Amino acid sequence: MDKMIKVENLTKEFKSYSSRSGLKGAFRDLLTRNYKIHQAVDSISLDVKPGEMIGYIGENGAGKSTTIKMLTGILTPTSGNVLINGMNPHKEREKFVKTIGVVFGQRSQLWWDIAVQESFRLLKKVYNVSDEDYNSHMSMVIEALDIAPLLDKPVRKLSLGQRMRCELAAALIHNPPLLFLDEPTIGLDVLVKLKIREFLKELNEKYNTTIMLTTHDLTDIEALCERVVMLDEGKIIYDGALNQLKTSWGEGKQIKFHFKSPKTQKELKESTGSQLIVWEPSDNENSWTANVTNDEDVISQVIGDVVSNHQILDLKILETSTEEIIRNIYEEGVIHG
Ligand SMILES: Nc1ncnc2c1ncn2[C@@H]1O[C@H](COP(=O)(O)OP(=O)(O)OP(=O)(O)O)[C@@H](O)[C@H]1O
Repeated sequence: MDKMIKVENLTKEFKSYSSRSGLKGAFRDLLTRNYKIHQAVDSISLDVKPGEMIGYIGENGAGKSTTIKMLTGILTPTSGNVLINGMNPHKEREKFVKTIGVVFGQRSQLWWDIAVQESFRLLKKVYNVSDEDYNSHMSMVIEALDIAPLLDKPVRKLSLGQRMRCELAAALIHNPPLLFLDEPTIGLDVLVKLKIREFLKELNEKYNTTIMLTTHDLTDIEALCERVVMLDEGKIIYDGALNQLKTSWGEGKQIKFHFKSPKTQKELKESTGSQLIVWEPSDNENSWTANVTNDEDVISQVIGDVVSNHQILDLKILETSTEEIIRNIYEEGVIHG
């Protein structure tokens, strides 16, 4: 199988009703088709090879979870095709669920009141995993995630970091070749994050597990994913190497100006003219940062424009971090090639 995930023109529309009040109102809206169509995912196409680890990113509401839900068979697409390891999630259900592991960082798949190992035992039965397969695979998972001391505790007594490590182990009970992770490190401290990252790296490198990771933590993406797919208002606006994204958009510079007097964003924008510059306040209204590309000509032009229009006390030129680059893309909603 040369594609672990194959998606063609996938679309999900949700109806948003005009919310007349009460049950009667809602019923009338339904009958009179008084709703607007919202395209949460808008005709996306995507190929993921076995063993790839991709970061699926985008602003809140961009459509990431909706995509993951369609790829995992939780939601039915409005239109388009999904093949996971060659299977349609809705048609070959039983074989399909054994191919994927899923972790939703904001939802638990473990039973709240029973011991973690009881949850594991139930999932082992659901997936029909033999003792031999379970023992050989899960001993590595339990050790790598350091959860042996947690197995006899009920989930409700675990901290978030402890629970997330158990959730990840639970998603792997049937040793799936494909793992979907939707914000798996949300709210976790840095040590737990690092442990989970190390584990995912090992899983990917040693076992060739394909991983699709959705997160707002770009340090996770930088540490784990060479490829990123970026979604904006339901559409893919970038699919490629993270490094390429950084250089083509603006693994650029930040010019931090310290002015003699307070400035507004509007007057700075007017004095520099270029639409490609994102101006943002730094420490106070006398300090502003211009985010620009690596292009020497653009940098000298911006400095020239600023110095001839304003009195400055000093300036510093800094490298732009990935976080800033991606935030700028989110803010502008475009990719400059
Ligand atoms: N069940 C639903 N009914 C109606 N609209 C929905 C439903 N689920 C999601 N949406 C809408 O679809 C859009 C995409 O939501 P989605 O949860 O996929 O975004 P996201 O990128 O995962 O966001 P976040 O980063 O906040 O989790 C949003 O505008 C959301 O309001």
